[in-house]
Amino acid sequence: LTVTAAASKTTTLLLRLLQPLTLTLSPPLAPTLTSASTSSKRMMASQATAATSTSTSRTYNDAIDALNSLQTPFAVIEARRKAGIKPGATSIQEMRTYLARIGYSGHDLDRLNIVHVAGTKGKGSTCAFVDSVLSRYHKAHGLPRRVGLFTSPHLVAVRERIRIDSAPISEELFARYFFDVWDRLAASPATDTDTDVVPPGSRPIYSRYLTLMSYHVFLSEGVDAAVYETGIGGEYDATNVVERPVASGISTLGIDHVYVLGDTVDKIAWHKAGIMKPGSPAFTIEQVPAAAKVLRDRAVEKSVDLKVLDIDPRLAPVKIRPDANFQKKNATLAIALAEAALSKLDPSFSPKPDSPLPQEFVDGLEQVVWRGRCEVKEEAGVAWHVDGAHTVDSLKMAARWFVEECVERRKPGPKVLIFNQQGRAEAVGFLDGLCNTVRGADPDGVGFKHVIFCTNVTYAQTGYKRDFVNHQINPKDIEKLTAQHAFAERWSALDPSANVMVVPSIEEAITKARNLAETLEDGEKVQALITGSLHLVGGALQILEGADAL
Ligand SMILES: Nc1ncnc2c1ncn2[C@@H]1O[C@H](COP(=O)(O)OP(=O)(O)OP(=O)(O)O)[C@@H](O)[C@H]1O
Ligand SMILES: [Mg+2]
Ligand SMILES: [Mg+2]
Repeated sequence: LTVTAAASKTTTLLLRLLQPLTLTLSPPLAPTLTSASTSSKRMMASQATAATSTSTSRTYNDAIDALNSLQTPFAVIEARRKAGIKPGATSIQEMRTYLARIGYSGHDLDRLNIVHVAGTKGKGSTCAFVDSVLSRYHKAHGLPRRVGLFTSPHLVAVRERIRIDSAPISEELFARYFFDVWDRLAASPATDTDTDVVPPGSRPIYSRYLTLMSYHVFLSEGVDAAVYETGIGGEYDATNVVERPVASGISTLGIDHVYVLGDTVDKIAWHKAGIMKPGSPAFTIEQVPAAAKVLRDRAVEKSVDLKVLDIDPRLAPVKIRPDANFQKKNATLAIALAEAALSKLDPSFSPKPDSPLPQEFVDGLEQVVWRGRCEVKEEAGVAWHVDGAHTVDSLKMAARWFVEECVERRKPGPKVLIFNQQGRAEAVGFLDGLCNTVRGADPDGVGFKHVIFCTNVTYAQTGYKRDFVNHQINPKDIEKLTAQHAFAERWSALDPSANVMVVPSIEEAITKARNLAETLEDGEKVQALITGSLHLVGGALQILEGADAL
């Protein structure tokens, strides 16, 4: 009996592993260094190994391959959309079941003293600020003992999503904890009481798996303050299994992920408000009225004391980068969250709203590292301006920042845009604001001279870097460069004088921009803006910096 059960479990496991791949792998999606057919075979082989060998021999790459097999394939996403299936209330019960199967109760999460952040924009930045302040405070006072940070998406490597004391966990640690969770879920007994919630032996999808794994990492590594960014929404987000956070924060609300969350800001606010918990302080910043009302109503309904914060006057002497209002809102929220966490963790700490910010707060806010946002990198012929903005509003902000950089700080040279946004039909509409904002902000009304549209595929010859493999995009669209041609057509209409190009990979886009440097006049540099997608920006940083990009 045992043997049969084990055998059938292995078969189920293999089927589960292979199914998404057979559905979705196509040449441009192939993740490894050889031709598509060889690489997909190799990937399957490495996954089979990953699933069956002992944990010591299983590497980071094995873990990433196995993780990629947990992505919901494009065809399934499409089918669900057509059937109107959305993540709902059951998702939290499922996460609790998975948590129990890897050996933790909801109560165990209390040891992590979680700071929980939701929002449409500024979640990651706010979390990075809180993490940076707590890490500085630790250095000065020894408390918290260890700080965890969980964010999404990643920029250059999956392990960036799980940080301890501000550094991504090592490949070795990632692989070890990844397969701990993998094996514990595979071994979940058929007698499990929650088999009606999730079948025995099953595993959650990609982002939820990483959330689950982060709890295991942080609890095993003795983290006693953990900052959590929600994935999508809040109410039904995997991170919402936490019942007693030390504080919840809601950053700027706007329109995004309309299929899952709804198409108006009040519907979206309802989801985000789901992270507020009775007994835990909650904070937000100024919001558009419709969003503010929903947050207030839900706070009352949950008996939560929600504080709406104006920009903290103590920030006046602090050098926040970029020096923009949105970032000061993020910093304001972060200060309140860090104060709430420290009030709980250090009996000698109490917030002093009328005194200057403590030095650890100032240093934490000024020296935070949050890459791929308003970042400038100089090389011989090119000044690269890199920002992962991917909504209408944030792209306008990125455009203004870019022109300011070009005008105020840099030598002259042609403006070059490298842009992509994959899998969202509405992204063509992002271009108008970007084009007009750049021309409007330039004192001479000069726009982009060259505009390059590419996919998010990393390399010209070898396809995606492993950490960037994406099964959720229609492979036909990548092959035919559907989105990129639509962008090109739109841009040519917006600015007929621009030289518009379409290339299949990020590497080729970067090469094109570098080649333009050969035609420059003395003292000029190509002024390149890379934007539209964090995936694009992460891939570009990987190419520009190679192994140092972490
Ligand atoms: N409070 C804000 N309001 C508007 N735009 C913002 C705000 N904070 C950051 N941004 C813009 O959004 C981009 C992404 O910021 P960040 O990573 O903090 O957001 P996020 O909420 O984590 O986004 P994601 O949905 O990608 O996880 C930044 O590069 C910046 O251009
Ligand atoms: Mg988002
Ligand atoms: Mg984020």
